Amino acid sequence: MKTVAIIAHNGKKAEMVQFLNNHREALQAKNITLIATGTTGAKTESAGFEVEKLLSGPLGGDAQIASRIAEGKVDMVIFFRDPLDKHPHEPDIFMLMRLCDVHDIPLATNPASARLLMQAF
Ligand SMILES: O=C(CO)COP(=O)(O)O
Repeated sequence: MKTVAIIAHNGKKAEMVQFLNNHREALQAKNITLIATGTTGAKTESAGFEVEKLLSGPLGGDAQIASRIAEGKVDMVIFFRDPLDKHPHEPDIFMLMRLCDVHDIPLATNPASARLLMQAF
C-alpha cells in the first residue's frame, strides 16, 4: 500500500477532482491510500473517493502533511498550486515542498507532471 498526499489551492480544486476521476482505476489498481488537506479532502470525498482529511491548509494542513513526509509516511505528493493567488500560509507551503526535497519524495505541482508521476508509480 502506498500513500499519496493530495493538495489543491482553491483555483485548482476542480482540476484535482478531474485528475482523480481520470485516474480512478489506477488508484485502485495500485492500492493507493489518499491523504489530503481539509477542503481538498472534502471535495475528493464528494467525488466518491476514500481519503483521510487533515486540517485545512491555512489552518495547518500543509504542515501536517509535511510532518507525515518527515516521518516517512508519504510516498508521493500531488500539490496543484495556484501561482496566480496569494496564500497567507506560504511558509507552510515552502516547508512541505522543502521536506519533499529533503526526503526525496516525488512532488508534482501541476496536472502534466502528476500524470507522468502516476504512470511511473
Ligand atoms: O491551502 C491549501 C494548500 O496550501 C489547501 O488547503 P485546503 O485543501 O484545505 O483548501
